Amino acid sequence: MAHQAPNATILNSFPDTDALVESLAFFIAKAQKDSIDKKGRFTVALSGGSLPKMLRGLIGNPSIKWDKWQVFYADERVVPLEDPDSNHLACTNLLFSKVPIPKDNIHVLDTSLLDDLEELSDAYEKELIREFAQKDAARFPVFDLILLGMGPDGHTASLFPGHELLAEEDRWIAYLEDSPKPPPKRITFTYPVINHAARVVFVAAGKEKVEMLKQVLDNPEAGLPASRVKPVHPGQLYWFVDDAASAAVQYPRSPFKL
Ligand SMILES: O=C1O[C@H](COP(=O)(O)O)[C@@H](O)[C@H](O)[C@H]1O
Repeated sequence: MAHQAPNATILNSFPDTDALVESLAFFIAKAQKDSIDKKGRFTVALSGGSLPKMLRGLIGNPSIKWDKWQVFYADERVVPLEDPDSNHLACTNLLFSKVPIPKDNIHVLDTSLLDDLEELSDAYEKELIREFAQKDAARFPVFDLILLGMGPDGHTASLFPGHELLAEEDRWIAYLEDSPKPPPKRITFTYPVINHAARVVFVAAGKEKVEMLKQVLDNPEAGLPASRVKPVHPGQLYWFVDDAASAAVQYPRSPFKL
């Protein structure tokens, strides 16, 4: 059967970060409701960097059913969970410590394996298999939502420009020891996992992102890591950005209604 063309990317741009945060929380709450209505749970993957603080609109939101969330990390730095570089620590400080999510619903690295990246990434892949096998039976897991950031070099998750992991087609979780951004050791979702999600949302704010956002949206042929995120049909790709980040972008904005 022929593959269907990917859905067109939806670009939502907001006048400021507060408006972005509010609309993002509304969007996530709706995605959560649709997923729980269909399957009784919500599978979501988070990133580190600037993303966790953009999730503050979820704190105190009565429509969020935290006990139905199953949270994974789209990438994680290979450091102890309490290390300042840990994406889990950032998400805990900025979100999880402020909401009633059961600890067991947050899937973290097995920190007994930090010295063996092969085993560590295999173990995280098995954690995904336990969550997704049978339920969303497919060659790759189908997350309800993957939330990504975009670095100043166009990287996303821990997929960096020119890195051999951009070509990974089989593994769900890969590892690298040569990340150009510290810390060097990381694990990351691969493109097949990201691109099989039902919804992938990039979040980017601030004028520091303006040049790279233009490159990624207006010149996707350049093949920067963020431009390679293309969910397979019926998955949908969204960008939630502020006007400072999208100031130079030609790609058409979509109206977003709360
Ligand atoms: O190193 C990382 O960087 C990216 C982008 O970070 P940002 O601060 O520019 O938003 C992040 O999405 C990823 O999770 C993280 O490990």
